[in-house]
Amino acid sequence: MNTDYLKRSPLKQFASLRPYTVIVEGNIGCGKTTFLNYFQQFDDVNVLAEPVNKWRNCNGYNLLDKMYSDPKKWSFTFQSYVQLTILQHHTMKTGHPIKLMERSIYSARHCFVEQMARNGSIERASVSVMDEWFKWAKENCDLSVDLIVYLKTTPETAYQRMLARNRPEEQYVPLEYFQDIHNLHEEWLLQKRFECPAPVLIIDANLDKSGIMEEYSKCKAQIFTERELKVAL
Ligand SMILES: Nc1ncnc2c1ncn2[C@@H]1O[C@H](COP(=O)(O)OP(=O)(O)O)[C@@H](O)[C@H]1O
Ligand SMILES: Nc1nc2c(ncn2[C@H]2C[C@H](O)[C@@H](COP(=O)(O)O)O2)c(=O)[nH]1
Repeated sequence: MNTDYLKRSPLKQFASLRPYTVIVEGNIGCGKTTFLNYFQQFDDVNVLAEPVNKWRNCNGYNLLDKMYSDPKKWSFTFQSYVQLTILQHHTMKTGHPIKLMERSIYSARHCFVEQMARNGSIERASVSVMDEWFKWAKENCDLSVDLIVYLKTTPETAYQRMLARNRPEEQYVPLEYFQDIHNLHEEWLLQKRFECPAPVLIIDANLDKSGIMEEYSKCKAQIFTERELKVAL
């Protein structure tokens, strides 16, 4: 097989193919945005940060604040908008060979909605409506994922970093919520109790900012290599 094309910059000439899609998952405050910022330096990567600002201003309504302030009243509304805005990222066209998304429609359902259902913040009837939207989206949109990067921390580490980041809407979020979200990530990504759409690469995100850079670099190398191998197939 002629492999001369691998000597050129193969990532650019295949931009028209579905991009090699990576979702970055983990607890609130675990370091996803920081991880994405590292990848901003690479031309071949289209970085899609979580649309938190849309959730904080949906036609003037701060749905994130409403959800945290009154979960029983606002969880369904909030998750409905999360599902729409994340689906927009999944289906967004890009000329880049690699798409790197912060979170996904999968973690929204299997971690956050599941936590709300288990603690009674959202009625199971409402969950079933969201599941019907999710099923339709999977049947009618390409929600393919090639790799899941799991930034694994302890709940306590994530909680402390959330406090340090000091986002107003999150000021009263308890540690117990972080423990719930952590456990659901473990159930999903390690125990495979829910649909897991791609292989999982675990990064020890408890490492501090200097120590974790080597992990970022190794992860970058793996993503770029796997993208080229996918194209070669
Ligand atoms: N490896 C790390 N060590 C220490 N602090 C970190 C690390 N990664 C991120 N932080 C800090 O923790 C806070 C949350 O990080 P962020 O990237 O916003 O997390 P996420 O996007 O997962 O919510 C920020 O203040 C950030 O500077
Ligand atoms: N209830 C939900 N909350 C969500 C979801 N996705 C993100 N979030 C919250 C968690 C944070 O307060 C904020 C941003 O998340 P970070 O992890 O980037 O800090 O939004 C969701 O699907 N449901």
